[in-house]
Amino acid sequence: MSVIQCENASRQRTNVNDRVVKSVRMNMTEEMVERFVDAASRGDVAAVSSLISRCPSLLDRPGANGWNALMLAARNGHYTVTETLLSHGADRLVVNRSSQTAYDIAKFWGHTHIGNLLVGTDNQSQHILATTDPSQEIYFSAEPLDRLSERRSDATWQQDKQNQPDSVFLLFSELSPLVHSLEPSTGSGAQTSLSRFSSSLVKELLLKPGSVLVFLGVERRRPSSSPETSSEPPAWFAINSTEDPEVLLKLGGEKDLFWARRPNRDLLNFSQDEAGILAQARAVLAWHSRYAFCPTCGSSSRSEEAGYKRTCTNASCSSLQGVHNTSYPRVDPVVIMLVLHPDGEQCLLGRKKVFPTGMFSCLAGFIEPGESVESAVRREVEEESGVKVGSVRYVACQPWPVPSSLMIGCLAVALSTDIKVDENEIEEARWFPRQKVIDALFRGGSPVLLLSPQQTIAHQLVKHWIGCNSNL
Ligand SMILES: NC(=O)c1ccc[n+]([C@@H]2O[C@H](COP(=O)([O-])OP(=O)(O)OC[C@H]3O[C@@H](n4cnc5c(N)ncnc54)[C@H](O)[C@@H]3O)[C@@H](O)[C@H]2O)c1
Ligand SMILES: [Mg+2]
Ligand SMILES: [Mg+2]
Ligand SMILES: [Mg+2]
Ligand SMILES: [Zn+2]
Repeated sequence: MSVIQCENASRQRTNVNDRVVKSVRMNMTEEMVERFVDAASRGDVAAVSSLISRCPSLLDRPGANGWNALMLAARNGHYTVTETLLSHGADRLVVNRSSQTAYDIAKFWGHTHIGNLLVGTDNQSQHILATTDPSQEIYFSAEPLDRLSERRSDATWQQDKQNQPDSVFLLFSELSPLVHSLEPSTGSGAQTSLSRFSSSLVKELLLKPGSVLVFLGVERRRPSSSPETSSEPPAWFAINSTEDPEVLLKLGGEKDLFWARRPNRDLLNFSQDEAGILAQARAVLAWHSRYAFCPTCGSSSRSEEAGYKRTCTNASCSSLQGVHNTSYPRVDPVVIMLVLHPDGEQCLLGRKKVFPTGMFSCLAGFIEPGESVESAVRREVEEESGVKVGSVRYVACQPWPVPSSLMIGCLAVALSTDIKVDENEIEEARWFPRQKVIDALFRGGSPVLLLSPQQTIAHQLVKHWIGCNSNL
């Protein structure tokens, strides 16, 4: 045998040895993972603890069937094992091959106490896992004021409220609200607050011809037996003014006020209650600013019913006969939908050219006359992505005051999966697997997938889908 043949033979032997060692090691690791997940599945806390202390990397490793220790402990209702795994930092957000988190599994098998443990106390997972009713936290949808619509045509009552010292007036210029910054210590998560003015400060402003006043409602007070709350609760109004915005800023005296001018960003920084008031005020004021003239005859129109009606000033106009929707504030219904892949484990998200890099969101579109919500969902999805949709289920809605849409949020199930985007509306649409969406929602996003802010119903629909039980 030549030297070269010898060297080759010895190299081959070494390679064979390496492979054998590697394979033995792999079998040992796999065996250890199987022992570990089996211990979790049987509820053997002692074995689970001892294996983790010997080999911490076992913690999130899935066994041969794709389920890790946390999922198996959750499946079989082993509270102490779940607790032990979490105390070692087990990852609650990983999914098995059927896209279920340990929480999904605990919930499905009715182990509520384990589900609660998996939800934890940190805000992040509270949001993610425990959300089954998204309407509870939809931004712009709080109703802290009682609108008292029956008082809108009572001119004496309206005038009386406008003069009362405890009435609250909000100021808008070109539909942007006057606001001030909040200290982070307020703890509400809000960064800005609507600036509130008293009747004495706005008295002169109300007399200016360009001012529009809208009655928003009265504060909802909890019933109380104390005598000081027996008087009527404070009334709220919104004013849009055409005066110089710099001059208006001075109305607040020394306070550090500013105009929240960028609708898609600045309007998302309020508390839930103020966002609800803002949605009402801005949408009604936007309608006044666009309907100064009668849509029927083109004559000028005037505000009535405390800002909830515009009436034509031309006595012979047909809009004065009967009821016409041109006289009332408009709301434009928009469908917004998270389309689910027929496999139930991916969802369809699209991006418009104007979105920041990496951002994808739910598809959306205006409902057309004579169309049902379901038909609009099917039409818009097919127009924008080429995907055909079957069943549609309503989830929640969001008033969107830019200028005055009502976003009707739905989950929809796809019948086809090939994507062909309408490039006029959408730059790209893609199917995203559940794990990628979970990562984007709860691990802060990635360059591949950033979701729209949590104040949008698009974000809430995605979160709702993740929070729903997957089909076991
Ligand atoms: N809150 C959220 O999560 C969220 C997410 C996505 C979109 N939106 C809002 O939904 C709205 C509609 O979505 P879209 O732009 O994809 O709709 P879309 O797909 O129907 O396309 C918009 C186009 O529809 C036409 N259109 C028909 N009726 C209209 C009307 N009443 N007002 C304005 N344009 C009308 C216009 O040509 C417009 O360019 C947007 O204005 C956006 O602000 C909100
Ligand atoms: Mg469209
Ligand atoms: Mg659209
Ligand atoms: Mg459309
Ligand atoms: Zn008219």
